Amino acid sequence: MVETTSDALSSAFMTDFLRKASGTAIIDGGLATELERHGADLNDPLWSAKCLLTSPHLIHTVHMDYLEAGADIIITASYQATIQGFESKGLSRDESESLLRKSVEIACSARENYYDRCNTSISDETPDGKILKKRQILIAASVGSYGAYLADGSEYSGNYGDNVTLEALKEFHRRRVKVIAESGADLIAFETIPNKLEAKAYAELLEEENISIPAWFAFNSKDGIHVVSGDSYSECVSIAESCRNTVAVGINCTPPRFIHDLITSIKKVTTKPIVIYPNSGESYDADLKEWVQNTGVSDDDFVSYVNKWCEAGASLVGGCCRTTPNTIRAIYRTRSKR
Ligand code: MET
Ligand SMILES: [Zn+2]
Repeated sequence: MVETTSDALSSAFMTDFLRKASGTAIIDGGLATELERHGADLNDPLWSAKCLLTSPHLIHTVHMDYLEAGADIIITASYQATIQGFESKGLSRDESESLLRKSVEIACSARENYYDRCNTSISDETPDGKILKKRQILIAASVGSYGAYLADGSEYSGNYGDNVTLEALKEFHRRRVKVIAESGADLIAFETIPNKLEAKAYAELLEEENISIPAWFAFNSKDGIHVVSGDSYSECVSIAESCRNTVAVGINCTPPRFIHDLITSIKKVTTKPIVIYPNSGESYDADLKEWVQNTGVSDDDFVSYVNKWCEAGASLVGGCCRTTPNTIRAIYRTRSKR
């Protein structure tokens, strides 16, 4: 297949980045759960995006913690930041759009501060284990699914009902995706995509709006075979595969035990780099809006999986909900040992 210029640009972008990262790029870990650990109360329809309003300094701190744990890619606090969500809090359209941009500005400023620290540090690692190694760092602007905006756990069921059409989803995301694409981020991270319809909506939007930055598509699964709605995982991956902006496709916020089989099925339908950032394996109680304790894997177990995922074909690896800077530091160590 002959690539168009734009395809070629997108794939060169990720290929170059991965080469510089010695084949595996490390993504950060859970943002929302880490904000909570720092004392933020996220019991709100805006979830982590609430901190854009109330405590942006905490978002900066968490980004910095992940960079110092060895992350090459940090994901912005815009997962549940939507114009509609901010407007229902009484904010104006302009204020809402500024908050979307602000999520990227905070990540960019954390990256700048981090580079300053690297420049003044005498070694790549401090005695207390902080990684201060100058390297290329990417900012991935998060776009959470429509279900995340609903804040009723439906990004884990993928069931939006018959009234939610492809057009409705496109209209829901259109302006948000445009603002985010023009905010200075290096790429868009479509995260926790629960069904085929939403993948299609994103792919069409990128095309219709002529979005010029790259994107990754990360789906979630609760059986290791399908995406959470029950739609075929390969069909979802194929939608991402056919989109010219796509630089990686994979899985997020899914228990580690399902990942290996999912990588095997992704490989059959994509030539793009595979992105994997599972949750800790703990289960989420959508009614209580809390994670059920002690049902997950330890950082050591998580890390023992990571090398197997990379052998199976993953090239971008990190963590999602309930993973922490310690998880990411452990991934960094195991990958740099090779
Ligand atoms: N990037 C988001 C976060 O870490 C993904 C959440 S998945 C429910 O908070
Ligand atoms: Zn998650």
